[in-house]
Amino acid sequence: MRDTGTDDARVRVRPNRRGSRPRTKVRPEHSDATWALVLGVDRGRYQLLSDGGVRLVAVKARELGRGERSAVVVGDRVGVVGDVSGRRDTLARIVKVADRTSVLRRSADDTASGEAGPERVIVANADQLLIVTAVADPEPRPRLVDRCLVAAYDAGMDPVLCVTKADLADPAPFLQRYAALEVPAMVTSVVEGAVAGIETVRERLADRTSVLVGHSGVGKSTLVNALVPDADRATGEVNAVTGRGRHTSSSAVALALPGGGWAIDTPGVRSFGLQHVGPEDLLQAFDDLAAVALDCPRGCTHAEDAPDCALDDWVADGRAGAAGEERLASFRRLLEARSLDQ
Ligand SMILES: Nc1nc2c(ncn2[C@@H]2O[C@H](COP(=O)(O)OP(=O)(O)OP(=O)(O)O)[C@@H](O)[C@H]2O)c(=O)[nH]1
Ligand SMILES: [Zn+2]
Repeated sequence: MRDTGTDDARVRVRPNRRGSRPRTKVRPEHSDATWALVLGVDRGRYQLLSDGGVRLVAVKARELGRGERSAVVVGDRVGVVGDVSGRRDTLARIVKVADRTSVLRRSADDTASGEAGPERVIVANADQLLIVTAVADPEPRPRLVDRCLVAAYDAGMDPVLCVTKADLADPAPFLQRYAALEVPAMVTSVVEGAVAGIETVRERLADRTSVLVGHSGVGKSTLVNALVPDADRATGEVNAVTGRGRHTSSSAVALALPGGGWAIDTPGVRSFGLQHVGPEDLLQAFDDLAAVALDCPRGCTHAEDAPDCALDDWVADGRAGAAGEERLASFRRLLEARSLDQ
């Protein structure tokens, strides 16, 4: 087991600017609403866990509106009224959505058409993004990892790398790519049927709300099953409610971790469209760079070809220290990753 990257001083709990806009419409008639967490969403049916520990199925009240802006997503805290007994074949009604502390989003520029579309919120209120990638079989896709990092930083979530299949190859060269960004990393492998390194993953996820992303075959299910012993049953319950398979339309599902906290699996999320992320959105995730960039010309893109970018002076005159050059280069690589293909 190894943990590259510092995971101490960089804990950033930033309110997300766009995510924190007030959404709750105070309606006196709903002051008796029951609060619940959204665990899954499938075609207009919301699987909820009430604060009283009851599993509910609900629909969204018409008064909340339609379209992306009023979307209710996994991780949202909602107020429900109506039948909140949780009994079979009952439906509660979602009448309000609490302010969000974070929003993990993608713009729909990763659809088959390749055209830009509206931003879509994938998960609300998560504080950590676990980017799962295999060291081999399938080969790591650094560009995709970079794009996941950008999505995490944009959301104000702490990214963590989880490199699986370390029994197949040395993860060090891949992890080196993220050292200057100080992304914490964990390494797992399957040895004699057990997941070595799972304890470290478990500790990192404890008492937090973490979204797991990774492309097909990297071993994400293997991790989820090791972390949540009844994961299949839990998702099976969702299926029983919706009558649909887990991979068909559900893009995220929240699973309770036995030791506390939530793991949000994202079987339907393979990529992030990032058209909505501007240079400043990314910059704000790096306190040191953001402080330096205050001296940039107005509208500076901070890219390699940006004239008079203060970040270049910061490296050139030695203020950035020994690792500064690589840190700036890594930051700029992420800037570029926003507009690259997957
Ligand atoms: N050698 C090795 N194989 C692993 C490891 N983790 C998972 N695998 C294998 O890799 C394959 C894919 O693992 P899954 O957990 O199903 O991967 P996934 O990311 O959930 O893939 P999808 O279900 O397609 O989304 C399976 O055959 C696993 O047994 C590992 O650490 N080492
Ligand atoms: Zn600049």
